[in-house]
Amino acid sequence: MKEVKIELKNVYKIFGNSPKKALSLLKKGMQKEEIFRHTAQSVGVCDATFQIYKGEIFVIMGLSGSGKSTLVRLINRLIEPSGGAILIDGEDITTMKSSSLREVRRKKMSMVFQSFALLPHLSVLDNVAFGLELGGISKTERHEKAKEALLQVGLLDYVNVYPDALSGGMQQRVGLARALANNPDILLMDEAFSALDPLIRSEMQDELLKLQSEQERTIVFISHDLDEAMKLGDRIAIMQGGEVVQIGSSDEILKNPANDYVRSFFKGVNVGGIISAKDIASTQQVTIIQKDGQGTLMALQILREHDRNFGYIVDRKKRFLGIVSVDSLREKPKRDSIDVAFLKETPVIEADACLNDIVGIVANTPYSVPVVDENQKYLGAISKASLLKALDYQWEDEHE
Ligand SMILES: Nc1ncnc2c1ncn2[C@@H]1O[C@H](COP(=O)(O)OP(=O)(O)OP(=O)(O)O)[C@@H](O)[C@H]1O
Repeated sequence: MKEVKIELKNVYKIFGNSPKKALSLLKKGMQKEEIFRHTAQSVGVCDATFQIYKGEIFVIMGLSGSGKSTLVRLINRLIEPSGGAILIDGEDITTMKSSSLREVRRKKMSMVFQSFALLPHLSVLDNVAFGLELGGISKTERHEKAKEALLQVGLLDYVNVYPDALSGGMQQRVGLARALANNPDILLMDEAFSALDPLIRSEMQDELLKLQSEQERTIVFISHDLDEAMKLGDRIAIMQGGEVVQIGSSDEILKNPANDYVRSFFKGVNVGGIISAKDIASTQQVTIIQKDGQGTLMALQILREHDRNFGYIVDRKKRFLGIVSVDSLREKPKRDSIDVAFLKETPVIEADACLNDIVGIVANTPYSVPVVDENQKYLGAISKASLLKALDYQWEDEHE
């Protein structure tokens, strides 16, 4: 069982001076645009309910204005929710008094922003130690902790340097070190790497993954970049118009996008290496169970009834035995049992084979190719049409 670190229950955020009115209209089903026209209140987050597990990197994606920043700022109550509960380690922070909230923020959470938000008149060391200073920690201790954090991001040699002497990538490392200095359980990262050029950005992503492998934190990471989301995210939440419309691993979302908006995010992704044969195996083919006394005539009759030219023969345990065709059955009529493998060279595809690996097999086989699991159990078959459909994303992209 995964341990829940952060939990949101029916969380809403309405911006404006009369959120209650807007909230009641929203709960009655009125559209956000209409609510804005009627009340001038704008819906930032609408009915967010989900859990984030301890130790995972949870990426939030969505178009500009979909509510990502608002959602993340609700998690540390930088923004006050208009309704709902936000639990950190099972404690509802929406009902906490400010001293307890401050304690939770100081001990458990840190935030990294897109704009590095460093103080120009402070050295790298003092920038990193700044939050600890606000927390009333002694100079010796905070410098010690700041140095530990700078060591983690590879900037220990820069303690006395001032921010303007650093490149963008280094400044964001300082931002990250500042967030790491109080050793938080939870890191909230709002487009933290978006301002960096692609190479540095990729380096920072690797750095974050390395840090995460050394010390498991719970990371909530906003991104509008699919590659980044897929590289970093254990799970991805997709936001649309203030709502969380889908949560899952990138594979899960790719295989089963909740709507066209979600699909559009993943358009262009090469699914060939992600989706496996079992995901697209269809059970539309006619399967004939080999039984004593059920011979070629019976098989012919079954195929005729289904108006099919091929049948997939399985035993009573659904293990795949071979394929028969109407033609081959006609050649050897009136047998008491079906001779399997009438067709020579019947390839089978293993359940976990990825699409890129099976394209050649399916393309060169005149019938749907059977998919079997490790016990040879028949799971269905893949036709050229279903393979093309599954490869649609890639195909669309190439033809744009
Ligand atoms: N302080 C505010 N006052 C009024 N409306 C706001 C405020 N902050 C955000 N909003 C509205 O809430 C909605 C969500 O905004 P939010 O900034 O959370 O989106 P986002 O997905 O983070 O966008 P971006 O990717 O551009 O940062 C938007 O419609 C926005 O206009």
